[in-house]
Amino acid sequence: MSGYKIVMVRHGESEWNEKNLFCGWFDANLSSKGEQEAVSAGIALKNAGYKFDVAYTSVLTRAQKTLQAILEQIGQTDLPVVKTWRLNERHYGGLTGLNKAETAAKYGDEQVAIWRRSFDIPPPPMEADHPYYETIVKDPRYADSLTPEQFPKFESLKLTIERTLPFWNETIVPQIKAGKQILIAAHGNSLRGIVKHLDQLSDEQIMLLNLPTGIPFVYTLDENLKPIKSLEFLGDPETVKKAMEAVAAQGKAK
Ligand SMILES: O=C(O)[C@H](O)COP(=O)(O)O
Repeated sequence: MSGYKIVMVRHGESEWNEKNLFCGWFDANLSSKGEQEAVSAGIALKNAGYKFDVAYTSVLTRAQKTLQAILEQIGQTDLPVVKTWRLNERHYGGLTGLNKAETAAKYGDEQVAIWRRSFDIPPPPMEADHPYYETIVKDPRYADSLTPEQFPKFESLKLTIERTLPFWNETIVPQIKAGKQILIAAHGNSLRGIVKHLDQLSDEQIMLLNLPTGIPFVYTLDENLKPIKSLEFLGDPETVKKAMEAVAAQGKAK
């Protein structure tokens, strides 16, 4: 068999990416650049001849709008879409809303790199007095899936993977094995978790991965869902490399 192909894409640049703020579960919109990135992602997928049977996305606007822009470009606005908090960005806890470069200036580049890219070291918790606590915890989109006790106050990548993988294994994998063409529009860290799982990356290796906004990438999996080809971006390699480096640099003091 030639393998199962699955397409994944991190949302286009959000307004909080543009301001270089830790975003996590805050429901930031796409910036105008991010809207254009989403359209470009759709054009790239259309030009590569992709059509899908089902799409999966998070409950956050930036991922859903990216998906919709892609579906408009490929002429599949009627595609079944499954939305789940399990594909949300990692919850950045008490860092939510802080500027990443300013946080690096205050706590050091190394500490911010640990908070952003380590495997099992979480950011500080989001307490009830946090400016964005009410907005996030009281969001009705979580009412039927997360009790207040289950609601995360922070997530490391490890904790993010622990809530993303059940969805991957129980919902997405059966569809892949049924031969469905799948598109996932999600977030930098929920996708890093899936990549870590698929490529069996070590905790150290995954620290080095930064996913660019709005550039789709393809996995080709064998019958055991082991990657035949990994992280094939639909973009010019130099552009992808520069975009990854830009994501990494967001966490450095100016
Ligand atoms: O949630 C955020 O701040 C970004 O979307 C992802 O942030 P990171 O690249 O700093 O993990």
